[in-house]
Amino acid sequence: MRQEQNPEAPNEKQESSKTPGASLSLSPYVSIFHNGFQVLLRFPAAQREERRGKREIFECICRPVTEGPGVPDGSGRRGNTCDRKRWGMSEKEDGGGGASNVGPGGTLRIFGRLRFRGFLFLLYFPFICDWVVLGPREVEIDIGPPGFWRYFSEHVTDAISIAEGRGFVGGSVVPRFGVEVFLKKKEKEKMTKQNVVVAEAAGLNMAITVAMAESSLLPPPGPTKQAGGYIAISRRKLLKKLETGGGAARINAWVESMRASSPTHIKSVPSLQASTDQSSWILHHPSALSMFEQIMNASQGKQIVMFLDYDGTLSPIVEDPDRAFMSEAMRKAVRDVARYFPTAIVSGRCRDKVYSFVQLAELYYAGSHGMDIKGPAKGPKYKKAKKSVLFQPASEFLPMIDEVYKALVEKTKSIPGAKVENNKFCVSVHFRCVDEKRWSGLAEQVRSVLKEYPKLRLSQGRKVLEIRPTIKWDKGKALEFLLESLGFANCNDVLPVYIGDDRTDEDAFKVLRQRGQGFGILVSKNPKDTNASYSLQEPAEVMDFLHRLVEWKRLSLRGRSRV
Ligand SMILES: O=P(O)(O)OC[C@H]1O[C@H](O[C@H]2O[C@H](CO)[C@@H](O)[C@H](O)[C@H]2O)[C@H](O)[C@@H](O)[C@@H]1O
Repeated sequence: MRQEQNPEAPNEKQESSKTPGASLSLSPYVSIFHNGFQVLLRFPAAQREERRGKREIFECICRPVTEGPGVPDGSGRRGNTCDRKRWGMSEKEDGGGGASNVGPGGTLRIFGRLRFRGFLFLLYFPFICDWVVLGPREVEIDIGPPGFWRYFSEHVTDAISIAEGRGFVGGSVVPRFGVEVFLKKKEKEKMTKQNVVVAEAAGLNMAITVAMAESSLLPPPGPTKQAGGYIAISRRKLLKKLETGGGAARINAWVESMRASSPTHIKSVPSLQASTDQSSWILHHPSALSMFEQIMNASQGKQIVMFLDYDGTLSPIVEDPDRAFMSEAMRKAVRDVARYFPTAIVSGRCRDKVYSFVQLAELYYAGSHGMDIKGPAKGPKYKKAKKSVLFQPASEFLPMIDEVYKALVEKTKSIPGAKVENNKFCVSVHFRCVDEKRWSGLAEQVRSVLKEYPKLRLSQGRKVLEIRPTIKWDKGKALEFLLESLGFANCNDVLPVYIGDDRTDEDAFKVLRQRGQGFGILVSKNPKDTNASYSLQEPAEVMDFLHRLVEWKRLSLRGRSRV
């Protein structure tokens, strides 16, 4: 076993084997042992592999301790130091206890809120493997001040990962809890074949501290380095090829890129690697539901403005684009949100079409990827908002788009399942119902039409190629335009929240990062290269988020009226 032994720390292996307790095999990758004061995770699969000389094993020791909390605040302020004696670390090794020195051999303490129902002595670390929540009763923990994930990813580049924050209960009810992470040694292995960097930890010690503590909330994740490379094939590279390559290379790039974004291909990645990718992704883009309170705290004194993409965000992805209906429950959720916050739908669809799906006159609509913006038919109720808004920066392209639409219909009619959708200022060519073997043929037809129109460009969505004018206008620009129309052009007292699932939503996420204002929330079950700060898995979670937003607003208004 290659785990680094700490001379002053208790010998976890001996302790665990001596003490009567409970042991549980959670998956081929992890077994858990606890004796009431100590939890030991073991990785039998890794052990087997080590025996075969393939891999170094790691073990994770988690123990409730009672010493006082230390809270990293991301500003370099020193938190309390860890119990170095217990872990046999020098001050140098634990980085002085301050958050700024966290790294291998350092310590990080995180505090969060503990919520749980029932009584359970187990632990859930989704980052280590893909086992699910345990036990007869539900246990849930939110950890991490808002800046933690950003902080962690920037400073602890050598960590394998850390729990997203569910499921540790030390046996008694504590309203706060903390996590100490000791990073001792770590190895990286490059999977050059697929452009994937897989992190493998050798000797990761993790102490879970259960302690009464006041939480210290860090600033919410703002602009950070983009964390990339979570999916099996580097999308960025493919897109580059897509823009620069010609002929067959370009076609292949389109098709490859479309395949790379297909969940079926992500599933085919071996599960340990997939779960590492997944956990790394969750680390960088925690759930907007579990971080809800931190997001709301960041909105104190600010006007939240909601931006919602349509397909894949408010409605589930379906085969027939004309039948992508939104549920009545979702409509109600959006209507409620719009009661309290200015709300815009930002879609690649033609504005009229998306309006016919959403049917809420009180919203702002930005159709055709933001190239067709209109204010609420009912008239804006926000004081600073412009009276009427109508903006169509690509009007001169209308005849050209019409022409291209007709040409594409003609060219693709022989390909079963292909569908061309006229989105007024742009055109979508759908691949979803086309046999994958024919994707190259369809992409070739698109290219043959597009080459006659140098003023048009191509972007890619979920099994769709989108043709649009080369003007510098996208969902990000639309977001900025709408903020301005609402009277928030150069304000600090606004918090835009953009929820979207698609590549074209990245333009909006990027704008938020650049402005250092608000949050992007990506709707996705799978790791993706994204500029969003948070994630939600699917439209159902989007609806939960909208419900919580409304509930939070109602409660805060009620609280204010009582005062
Ligand atoms: O910006 P959005 O509102 O997300 O629009 C992007 C595209 O959405 C639609 O296509 C997608 O949803 C369809 C229905 O679920 C699905 O069949 C298709 O595969 C997806 O790509 C819409 O039909 C496109 O025109 C939009 O560009």
